[in-house]
Amino acid sequence: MDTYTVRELTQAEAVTASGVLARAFLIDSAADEFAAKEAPLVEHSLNLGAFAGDLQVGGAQVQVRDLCVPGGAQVPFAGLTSVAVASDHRRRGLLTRLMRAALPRSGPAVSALWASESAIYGRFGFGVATELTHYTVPTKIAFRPGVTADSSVVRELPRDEAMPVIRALYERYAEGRVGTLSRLDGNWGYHYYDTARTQAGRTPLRFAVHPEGYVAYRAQHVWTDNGPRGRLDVHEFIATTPQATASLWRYLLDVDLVSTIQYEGDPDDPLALLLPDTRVALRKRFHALHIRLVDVAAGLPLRQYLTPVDVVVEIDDPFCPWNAGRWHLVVDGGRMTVASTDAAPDLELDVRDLGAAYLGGTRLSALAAAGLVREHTAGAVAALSNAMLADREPSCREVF
Ligand SMILES: CC(=O)SCCNC(=O)CCNC(=O)[C@H](O)C(C)(C)COP(=O)(O)OP(=O)(O)OC[C@H]1O[C@@H](n2cnc3c(N)ncnc32)[C@H](O)[C@@H]1OP(=O)(O)O
Repeated sequence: MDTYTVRELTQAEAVTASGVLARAFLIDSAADEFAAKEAPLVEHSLNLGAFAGDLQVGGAQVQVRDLCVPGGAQVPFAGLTSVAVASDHRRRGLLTRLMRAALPRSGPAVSALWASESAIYGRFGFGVATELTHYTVPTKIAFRPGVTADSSVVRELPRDEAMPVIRALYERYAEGRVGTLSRLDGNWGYHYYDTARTQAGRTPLRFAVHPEGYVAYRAQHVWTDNGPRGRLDVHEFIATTPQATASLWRYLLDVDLVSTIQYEGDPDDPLALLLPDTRVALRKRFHALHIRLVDVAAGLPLRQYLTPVDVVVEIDDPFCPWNAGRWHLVVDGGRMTVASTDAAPDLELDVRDLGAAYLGGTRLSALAAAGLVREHTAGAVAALSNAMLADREPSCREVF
């Protein structure tokens, strides 16, 4: 039986650790690509390795970035990524040990991740806080009456010219949009990495830029006996005004030789609302950002709340036991104070469900309907659930 150690990697070790990651993700041939893509992020991250003797058999990275929360504050979070354990060392507790090292009480109060498999992270206190919607839209359709679009101002720019422009636009967009993440140079490089593997038979990324937004997309050339059936896959769509939204969609919907657009957008994305009938856009929802409150007492006050609240919650949290117990939550003027208490609880919940509700995307009332939040005082769930909502559905479209 192997004895394992988990420790922080040196930067040199972290850059070469990509082989473990590539193999665990079943894309052994992508190790060099992973190394190149991740190298700029290494110096800004906590890089962890799990070892059997001298052999690295697992790893994880924690990037500290900012997350936009309800009310618009940019809150530092521990972004957990690149989690991998070699298949011949799996299910021996290495992920659990990596998670302990990645989520110390002294770190950021909030952690976030994208899960490869949804069954993995609930046990560590992560809940699904945002979802994405996959849209499939036929091209050449008119917008509903009343929509103003001017696609004549949209310009296709080469990548080098587009990058500084789109970075400035993204920063403006991310300022108040709940669920968006701040991006360092390395995050931009990672998100816009463009190789034969990521192209998968499609064009390199193209950049269509409007003065108030942009779309990065790939085109797929498809020709059938009935003529052209090309496809556009949207990589990132960012618009800072309704005019930019409509104009950029008009531009994409009119590209010649294309019959379908695929887009992973917000659940309440304007796209479907621009169309004459929202059913024209086929929609499928799926999990996006998972959130964990590593420190409930520090994390809950970082966001704003919609309505006043005065409740005692009992929280279950075996993985971060400092959160477990009863907390008196009071919201006044949009701000929450959190104090430890012995008073009888008005409601009980698991910390993962508080994480799910943290950005206002998951309703505690819906979790209560499933029996996952338990109410002891009538009205307590609805009061906290309503207070935690956000103006729009939170959205994170950047897999990191
Ligand atoms: C944020 C991200 O980076 S997401 C990417 C995650 N990585 C991957 O999916 C790559 C492929 N998979 C792997 O590398 C590994 O299987 C990991 C990292 C998912 C799990 O690592 P392991 O060392 O096997 O996990 P560990 O032994 O600590 O398991 C802890 C618990 O999680 C459970 N678990 C682990 N992986 C899974 C899974 N894929 N599905 C369901 N349960 C799981 C274990 O059964 C165990 O449960 P228990 O506490 O009830 O006994």
